[in-house]
Amino acid sequence: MQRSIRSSASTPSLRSRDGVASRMDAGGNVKVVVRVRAFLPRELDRNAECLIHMDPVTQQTTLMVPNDTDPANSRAKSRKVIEEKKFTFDNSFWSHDPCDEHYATQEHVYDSLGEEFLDHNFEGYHTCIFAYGQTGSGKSYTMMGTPDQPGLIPRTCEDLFERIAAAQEETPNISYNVRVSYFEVYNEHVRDLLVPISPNTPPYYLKIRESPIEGPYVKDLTEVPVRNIDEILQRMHTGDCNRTVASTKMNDTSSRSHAVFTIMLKQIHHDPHTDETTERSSRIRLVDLAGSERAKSTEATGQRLREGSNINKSLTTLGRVIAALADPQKKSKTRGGLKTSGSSNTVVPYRDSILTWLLKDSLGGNSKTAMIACIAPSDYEETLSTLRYADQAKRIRTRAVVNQDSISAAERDAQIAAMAEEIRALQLVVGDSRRREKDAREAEEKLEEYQEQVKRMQQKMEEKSMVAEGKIRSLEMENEALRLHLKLALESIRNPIPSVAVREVVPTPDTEEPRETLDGANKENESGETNGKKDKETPGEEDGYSDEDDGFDEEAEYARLDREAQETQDATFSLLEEVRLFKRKLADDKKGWWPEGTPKRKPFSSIVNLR
Ligand SMILES: Nc1ncnc2c1ncn2[C@@H]1O[C@H](COP(=O)(O)OP(=O)(O)OP(=O)(O)O)[C@@H](O)[C@H]1O
Repeated sequence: MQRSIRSSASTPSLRSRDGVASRMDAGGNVKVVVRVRAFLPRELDRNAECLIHMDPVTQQTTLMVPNDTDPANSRAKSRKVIEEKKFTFDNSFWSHDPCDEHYATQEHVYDSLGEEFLDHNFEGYHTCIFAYGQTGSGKSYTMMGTPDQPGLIPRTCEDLFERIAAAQEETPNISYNVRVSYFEVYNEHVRDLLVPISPNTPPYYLKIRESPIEGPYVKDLTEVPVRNIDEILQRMHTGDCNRTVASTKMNDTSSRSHAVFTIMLKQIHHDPHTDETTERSSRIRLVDLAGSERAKSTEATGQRLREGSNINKSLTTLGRVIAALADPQKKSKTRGGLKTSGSSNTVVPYRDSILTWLLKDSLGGNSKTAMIACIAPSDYEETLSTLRYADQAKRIRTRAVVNQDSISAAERDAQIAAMAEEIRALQLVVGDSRRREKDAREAEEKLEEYQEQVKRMQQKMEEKSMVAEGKIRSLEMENEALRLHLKLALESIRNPIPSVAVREVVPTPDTEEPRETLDGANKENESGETNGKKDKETPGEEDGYSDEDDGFDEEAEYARLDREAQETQDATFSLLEEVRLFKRKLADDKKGWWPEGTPKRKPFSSIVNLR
């Protein structure tokens, strides 16, 4: 890149500051220049004819009637009236033939437009330069250029840092702060060109917001501070590589989006004598629009056609915005059926496209604006349309304001004090939230501990209830056994087992055959007959089942057994009472652990996950 740009612009200085917060420009029209490019190989191949003539003195541009031989102009031939058209612009750049005496190089374009606009930036004005024209007419070449022939954007960057360096040598009291952003509007979406594109991820689109002071702006757009020409050119190059371009029939590397490169310049001057600080902020917007085109001429289909219709949508809206701003009274009559009266009520359709919404300030507000209309040398229809567009833009007036703030030492001290107070308040908020965070952490730890305790207690309860259930079961069994025992005892008392007679075999002297005798009473009877007297009492006869046993007291025996039965029954009842009390105690315990309405005991795992 050439580094031999000479600036004739005034050295930046804030000495002229007038102490007024913002100075209003008398109001100026949009500056409009036109540039015609050289023939491209495809145009040379078809022996295209140059239809443009430019007068270097009057800056008049003439569009001539094409001859019949160029097929590219066949559509123009179908017009009812086809005639020579003349337009006058602020500049007509003849970049068609490098051999011509008045050939306008990239440097010429910068010197007559870029330099003047950079002067405005140092004065504190916002500026905007946008290139408009059909596909392949030379917009990107004019704005960005090539490594050998840098365009308006790199030249502006270079001049900016050269001026800053020169100014700092001259006045060390001024400090400069430069930041850049670069975005594109593609298919009605805003894309940050300074954010690297990651492959296989969908593009990330940014939103547009509007602030009462700044107007519409792109939210979360990357703004990078840059300290020298190399840094800014590197950012410009990064963004340029990220731009959406495609090959069309009209241009091999056609820009399919509107690209907006913005430089924010802040100049802070501190006067050591008065201790006063002056701050000037200006914005330099450099816009390379996508090509205006007819779908037919680009032979676009599918994705390219959709892009084309979106490009046309924003450019058509741009045309309507320009028309509304150029002739406010005329356009105020109707807009979408809505009638307004007077220029002040004119509805400018900024919001109808993303591009015009974002350029609102640059087109009709606080900005000094220039349009570069780029034209191809041999396309009557498209060139006429571009020249008419540009001609209308000439009539737009903007209201640029010097964006300057002067503050005295006292005001600055007050501001610093207010800021310090705000920082203190913020620090308190941060400290408070840290404390709350700590408290929350402690509470969480306590909760965990409590949950652990609950878990342990529930475990114990489970064990206790298992032991109690076992006890109840064994008591119930014992109880059942006693009941059975009692029942048998009572039954045996009520139905005593009768004594059974046992036959005894006694051998007789005659037969020597043993003779069966009856044991017990019969035996006794027999023995009585035999012996004539009762046998002596034997211990076996104490069992007392014999009525003839004089020693057995039946009454007393029954009474004893009844007593025994009564005692057993009492013992059983008291045992049952004990079981009943034990059961009730268990139930009370249980109520204490799981009060009424508490859902059934949860499984252990669910208790662990209680939080
Ligand atoms: N003044 C010029 N001198 C030499 N070559 C030029 C000039 N203007 C444009 N060109 C060449 O013309 C071709 C198209 O230019 P460019 O890509 O700048 O067009 P464009 O208007 O930006 O197109 P699109 O809208 O499709 O992006 C490029 O090869 C470029 O190098």
